Amino acid sequence: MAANTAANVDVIIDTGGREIPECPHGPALLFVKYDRGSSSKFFACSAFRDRKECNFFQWESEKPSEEKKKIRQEINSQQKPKFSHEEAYNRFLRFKEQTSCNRELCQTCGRFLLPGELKDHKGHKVKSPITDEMLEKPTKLFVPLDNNKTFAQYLFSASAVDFTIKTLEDLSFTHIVCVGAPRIFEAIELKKDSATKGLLLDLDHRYQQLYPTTKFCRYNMFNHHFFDGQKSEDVFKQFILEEEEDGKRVAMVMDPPFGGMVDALAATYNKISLQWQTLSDQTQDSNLPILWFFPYFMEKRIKECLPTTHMLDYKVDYDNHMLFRGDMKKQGSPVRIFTNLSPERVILPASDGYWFCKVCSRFSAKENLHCDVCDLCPSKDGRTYKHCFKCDRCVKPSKQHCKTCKTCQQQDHRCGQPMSNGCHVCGALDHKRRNCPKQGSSSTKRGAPENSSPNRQKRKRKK
Ligand SMILES: C[S@@+](CC[C@H](N)C(=O)[O-])C[C@H]1O[C@@H](n2cnc3c(N)ncnc32)[C@H](O)[C@@H]1O
Ligand SMILES: [Zn+2]
Ligand SMILES: [Zn+2]
Ligand SMILES: [Zn+2]
Ligand SMILES: [Zn+2]
Ligand SMILES: [Zn+2]
Ligand SMILES: [Zn+2]
Repeated sequence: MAANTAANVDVIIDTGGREIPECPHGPALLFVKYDRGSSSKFFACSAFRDRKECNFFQWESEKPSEEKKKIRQEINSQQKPKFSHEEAYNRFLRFKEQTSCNRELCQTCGRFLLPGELKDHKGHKVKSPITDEMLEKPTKLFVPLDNNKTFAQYLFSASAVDFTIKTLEDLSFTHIVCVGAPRIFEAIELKKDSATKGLLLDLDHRYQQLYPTTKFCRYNMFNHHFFDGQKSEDVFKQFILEEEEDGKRVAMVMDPPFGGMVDALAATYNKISLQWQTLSDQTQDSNLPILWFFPYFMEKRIKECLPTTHMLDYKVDYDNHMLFRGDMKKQGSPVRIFTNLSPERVILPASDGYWFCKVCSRFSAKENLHCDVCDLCPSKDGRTYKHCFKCDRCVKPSKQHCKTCKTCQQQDHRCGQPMSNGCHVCGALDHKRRNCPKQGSSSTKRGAPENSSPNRQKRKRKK
């Protein structure tokens, strides 16, 4: 069951101090599932969406016996990668001693092979020779796990990498925490003349081979879990610690798989930001600068969780992205950058048509024309919106004002149809479950209603 991505499932962040069971991927998340007016709560794996990969499940009310707990602990320790980080890295150092013609990478296992190991990989896809240059770009060398729901490895195009690196450099950041962003980390590593440093946090253990423990931590971004425990946490803390006199400036870049787990990701960011604040003696209201890559249609959810973020107009291009098909492609990538940096400071490339809107004090996309009535550049999805004087706002060009519904609607809509299937808790049509007055101690703690038309739900496909 892909519990954590279904439309009728929420994550409960505030677990009220109860004991959190652990699966091999760290502390489980508490979920609530709504079904025809009733709800049930359960713990499940935070990282793996496919039960075949992690089948951990426990009802919230369940009290597992000591025996069951023991069995679980055994399962947890059995599921570790075959090699520890140190072992994997030491093997890699030996691997590098071979000439490129003698180097073999099993792409099926994602493992660099040492002499004599090839025989154990019969029928696997093995790549050879492996040059030093190839080893500098592991995101090109490894097969991207892009048909895997958990990893959802969609890699930035060269232009998206260049833009991100340039932005971070222009804003004088020197230390970049790359969460699920191996290509950004790789680009930083490749810039040997630059003072910028990176730390990669990612679930993919293949990187343990190439990067030492000081540069890569195997990490779960949905529960802020370091697989190597305190050792990794210390590396991380050292990395984010800013000291006034040494000119170090930290920022975080995060490109998660995009299921519906915004709450969990925001909770992780808040933990990291708080750690940075405390360790670096920042003032209480300062937040760690972040660039969070996510689809534009999640804007409301992100802003509910992190109210100080802005969505930039920059369309983030990927090399291997599912959503770049058909109609979506015409409008460019649906992925944007959410940031707590002041938008006017993030210069979007004029060569791609971005322009500076003086009124909005930020860069807008070519097609995003400023509306004097709304007093903003309204487009979100890459199309030019038009102003509807009856609705008193700008709307998507595909919509038309419907006299019956008294709002702008898609041409093929059925008049009078509710915008959604109603609230999962009480069934009312005028609000979503997040705003249900009957929700009590709700799973999420925010205000504005979620704008989830059926179409919108359909679009919430996974990355
Ligand atoms: C959408 S891809 C982003 C890659 C990025 N665009 C790049 O080119 O560097 C998601 C990344 O997050 C990693 N990932 C997936 N689930 C994760 C988790 N629970 N915790 C940490 N990293 C995860 C994947 O291995 C992958 O590198
Ligand atoms: Zn798990
Ligand atoms: Zn193999
Ligand atoms: Zn504007
Ligand atoms: Zn308008
Ligand atoms: Zn209208
Ligand atoms: Zn109508």
